[in-house]
Amino acid sequence: MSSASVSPPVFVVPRLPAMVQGAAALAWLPQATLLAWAVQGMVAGNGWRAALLPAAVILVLGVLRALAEAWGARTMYAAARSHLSALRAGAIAALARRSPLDRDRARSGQAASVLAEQAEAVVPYLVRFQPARWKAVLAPLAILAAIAPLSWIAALVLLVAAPLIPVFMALVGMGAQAASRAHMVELGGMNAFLLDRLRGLATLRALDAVDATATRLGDTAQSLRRRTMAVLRIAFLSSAVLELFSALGVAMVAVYIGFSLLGTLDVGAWGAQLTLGQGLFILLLAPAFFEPLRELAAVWHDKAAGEAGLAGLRDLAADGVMLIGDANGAAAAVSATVSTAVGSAVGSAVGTGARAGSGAASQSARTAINGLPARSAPAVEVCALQFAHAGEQALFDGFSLTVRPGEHVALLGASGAGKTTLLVLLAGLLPADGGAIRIGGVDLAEQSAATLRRRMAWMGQRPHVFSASVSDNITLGRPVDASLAVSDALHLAELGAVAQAQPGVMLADGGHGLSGGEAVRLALARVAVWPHADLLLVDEPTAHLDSETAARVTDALLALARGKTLLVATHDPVLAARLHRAIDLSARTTPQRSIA
Ligand SMILES: Nc1ncnc2c1ncn2[C@@H]1O[C@H](COP(=O)(O)OP(=O)(O)OP(=O)(O)O)[C@@H](O)[C@H]1O
Repeated sequence: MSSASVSPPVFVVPRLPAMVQGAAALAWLPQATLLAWAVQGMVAGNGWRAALLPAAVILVLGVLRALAEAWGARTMYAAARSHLSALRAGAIAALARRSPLDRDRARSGQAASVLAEQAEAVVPYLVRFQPARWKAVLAPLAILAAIAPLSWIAALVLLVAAPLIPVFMALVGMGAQAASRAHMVELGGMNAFLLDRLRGLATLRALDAVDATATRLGDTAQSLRRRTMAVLRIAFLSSAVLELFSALGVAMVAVYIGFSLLGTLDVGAWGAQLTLGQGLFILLLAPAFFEPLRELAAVWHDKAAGEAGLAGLRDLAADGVMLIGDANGAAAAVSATVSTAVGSAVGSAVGTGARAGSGAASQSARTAINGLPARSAPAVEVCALQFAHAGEQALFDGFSLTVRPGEHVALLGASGAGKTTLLVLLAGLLPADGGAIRIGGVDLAEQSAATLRRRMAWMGQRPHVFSASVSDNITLGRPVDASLAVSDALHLAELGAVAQAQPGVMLADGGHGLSGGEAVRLALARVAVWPHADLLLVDEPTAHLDSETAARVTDALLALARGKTLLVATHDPVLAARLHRAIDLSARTTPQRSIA
């Protein structure tokens, strides 16, 4: 039931800008011709005035060359940026489509490292590599063609030196790409490790494991250092090879021209004697012959890093265990408080940045919600459900359940009985292996899941609190009617009198500043602020709370669930007793108790 994978967009190189940049390199040919001609003229006694016109043309050509290169670079940059944005959007959409229970999805720190940092290496690669390749093909050929009629020896020296450079670059490049990829994987791994350990710092400190973790971090940093040095070594090696061959090539041409002009050597010029102008012309062109190859070598490292960045983005965009239905619908509609990749994707909408751009999206979402016909709370029917986590025994094997519209049901059972998994399956956050789930008479399937999620609200076991204001933490960037709805929701969740939970108060990463009970009530406020949801899926809302706080959370939950269908996974007998019915999943049987 996983959604079809979307193939990543292909970068279409804007040919004209790449070719213009390549052709701009050829401007040096007429410039060198004019320069040599002017010097020859001055030596022949024509005076400095004869050099004025060539100097003016050289200047104009220089300006034209600079303009052409600037235009080409700007156009390539814009194309590369928009391509990277499309790749990033694809990778983020794929991450948002992954089930929160998919154990193989990228770790948060690693995903952040690839998306924010490693992906940036793609732009220099796309911007510089193609034009450099054009230049490396066009310019040396044109220069050879210009030099050969004057001196076949000079042309031969350049011709022999040139191919050695690409051969060595290719040899070095093979190692460079592998080293770059290994470096980026290590970097992503270290980011993931660091983020994870920072999140768990309190636990590490409480169990006196900070030193051990610091040692491990130190080892990881050393390993990253070694990989960085390996990449740098390869980069330096490739430039050294290139500089050596280009210096040798230019030096040999210079020695030949020098001896020819002195008259010591009179071979290699097709039986003629080289003039000063011709010698100077060849000398000016010799370094330009190697320049595009040097530029190509410089971007060779960009290529290795860029391709490694592209591979990282491709890995993120790869398929795994997917949510049922459309990703956008899922991300927009589930009023989730899960502390998972889905939570992070929803959470990325938290904060001022998202609010600034949310106008049009808010409007369309509001229209979609308002467009829904008024209806009563949905019934939930589960028929012959089959499900097993990957590589594990079947958790549900022909399980059936019917919840009436507006009914409040407690899901009980020992730890590991499958309460959370059942809620996850009902929300379509994980595809079932068999059987059917119907919500309000509609089959939960690829086509219907996004619409069905619009009427669901989910409250997970560990609601994630983002580093943002209380208000942003409640609205999560969804199109709710601002402060009135937020303060109503706070009131309903019994947070109205808590000083730390006022709309404008900033909350720290992970919810520091709120007590455990307050964080749970904040999660309830997230559900409350989205009144369109009439099926509430709630996972252990009173776990770890004292009896008084648990009673307040239960009151708030029941107030919120009035007239709505409610399924609560819980170990709390007091909460379960206040609902219409309780189902023990350990027994996997039909309703155990009815108090309606
Ligand atoms: N992402 C996952 N991948 C593989 N197995 C999982 C995954 N999540 C849960 N499980 C396994 O599925 C079984 C049911 O887990 P579930 O979280 O649904 O139980 P639960 O009844 O909600 O437990 P608790 O009361 O402790 O929250 C457990 O054995 C658990 O180890």
